[in-house]
Amino acid sequence: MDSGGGEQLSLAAVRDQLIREEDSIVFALIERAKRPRNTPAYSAAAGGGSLAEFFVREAQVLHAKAGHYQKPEDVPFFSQDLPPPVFPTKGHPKVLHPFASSVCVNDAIWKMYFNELLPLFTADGDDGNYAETVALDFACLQALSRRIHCGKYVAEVKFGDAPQDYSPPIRAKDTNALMNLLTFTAVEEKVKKRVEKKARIFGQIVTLEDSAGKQDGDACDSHCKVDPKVLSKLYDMWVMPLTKDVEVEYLLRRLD
Ligand SMILES: C=C(O[C@@H]1C=C(C(=O)O)C=C[C@H]1O)C(=O)O
Repeated sequence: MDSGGGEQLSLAAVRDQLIREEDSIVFALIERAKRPRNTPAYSAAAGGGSLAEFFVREAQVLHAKAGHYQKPEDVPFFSQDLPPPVFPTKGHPKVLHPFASSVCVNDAIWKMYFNELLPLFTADGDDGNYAETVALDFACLQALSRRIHCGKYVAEVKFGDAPQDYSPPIRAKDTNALMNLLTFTAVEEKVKKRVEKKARIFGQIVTLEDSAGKQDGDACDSHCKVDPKVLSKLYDMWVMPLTKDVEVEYLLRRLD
C-alpha cells in the first residue's frame, strides 16, 4: 500500500487500492491472452525446472536488486537467496504487525495460475514465443500476488476497527469464526461484477469505424480479448478466497 505520509489506514482506502489492482490483473491477463498456451514453456527441462520457473527466479533476482519485495504485499515466489537492494530504498510506514512479512500464499497462487487459470483464458496452441510468454506470465503472477497479499492491510484495518470482536476468535484460534467475521458477501458480489465489466471494457477491439451506435461496454463477450466471465470466476474461486486466507493467517498472529 502506498500510504504516503504514513497516515491512518482505512477500509475505504484499502478497498480503493484493491480496485486499482483489478486493472493490473485484467490488463495482465489481456496481454497474456495474445499468446497461445505454449505448453513447452512449462515443461521441466533436462536440468530441472521449466522455462517459466527459470524466468520468474531470474526476474525476481533483478527486481530484488532494484529494491522490490520490501513491502508486505510484494512477496517473491522464490524467496531463498534473494539479493539485497543495490540502490537505497525509501522505507515504508510500518502499519502492520511484524508477522505480516511471513504471511505468504504464493505456492497456492502458482498452482492455481498454471493448473487452473491459464487453460481458461489462453487458446490451445504453440507459436514458439516462449520467452515472451513467460514474461507475460510473470506480470500476471505478480499482479495476482500483490492483490491477494493486500489482504494483510484489510485484516489490520478490520481488526483495528473492532478488536473486541476479533480478539476472542484469535485467542481461540477459531479460523471459521474469523472467516465469517471478515467476509462481506455484498462487497464480494460487487467485486465480481466490476471485474467482469472491466474485462468487457478493457478487452474491446477499438476501431475508428462507426460501431453502429454501440456504446463502450456493449462489446460482445465473444470478441473480448479475455472472456469477462473468466474474470468473475477467477475472483470468485481463487482471488477472494486466497485474499481471505491471507486475512485469516495474519489475524491468527495479530495478538502475538
Ligand atoms: C477484502 C475484503 O475482505 C473480504 C474479501 C474480499 C475480496 O477479496 O475482495 C471482499 C470482501 C470480503 O469478504 C474486504 O472486506 O474488502
